[in-house]
Amino acid sequence: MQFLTHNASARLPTQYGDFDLHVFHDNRTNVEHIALTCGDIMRSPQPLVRVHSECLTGDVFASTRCDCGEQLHHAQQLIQEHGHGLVLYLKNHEGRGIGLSNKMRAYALQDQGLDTVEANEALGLPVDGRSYEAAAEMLAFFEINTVRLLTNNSAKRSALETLGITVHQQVPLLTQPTAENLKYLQTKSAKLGHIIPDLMG
Ligand SMILES: Nc1nc2c(ncn2[C@@H]2O[C@H](COP(=O)(O)OP(=O)(O)OP(=O)(O)O)[C@@H](O)[C@H]2O)c(=O)[nH]1
Ligand SMILES: [Zn+2]
Repeated sequence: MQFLTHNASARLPTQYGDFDLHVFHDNRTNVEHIALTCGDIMRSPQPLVRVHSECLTGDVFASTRCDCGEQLHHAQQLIQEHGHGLVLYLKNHEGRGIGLSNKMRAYALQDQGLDTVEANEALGLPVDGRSYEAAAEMLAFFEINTVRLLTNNSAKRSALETLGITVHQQVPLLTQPTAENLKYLQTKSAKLGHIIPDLMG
């Protein structure tokens, strides 16, 4: 691996079933990324893979402003049902790459009427500053080249393909819209190329 070092692994039983948690240190950014694996992934021809961007508010605090926490847990559930797969949890992706402080600044602007894209732009920040090299490197560590990708985001699929990953299938990861996150989901569908059938005009 070019930039990642595999640091440690251990069994992680969860509400959804048993995973193994692998910690990788990113030498460029000094953060630790996580691969949560289920089953014999190296023998699975097209494992189900969730490449998940860290969202402290949604993943940890059950925020209803976004659908991240629900997507993460649904992905864990689907992977367990499937019998093998991985969640790659990218720790430098908070706020689509702008970090937690800037995401909170963007939330404050959204409370004044801006949408999720306009808020980043008003702050002079990229709408989506994420890169997926760490995900590609973790897949390479497990000798995985072809995946079934759990995402609604076609740009995420293209980014992984550019890094040499074959996306055999894009598997939707839909959640039920709520009053709090409806505008956020609509903006992703209208402006960010997310495929969310119920919200497409
Ligand atoms: N800048 C910004 N980031 C947000 C906002 N809401 C959620 N995020 C971040 O967005 C990231 C998730 O990206 P999304 O656009 O929701 O979804 P995605 O990962 O591109 O697509 P899926 O694979 O379909 O989930 C996480 O890192 C969140 O912290 C917001 O309003 N503004
Ligand atoms: Zn979120």
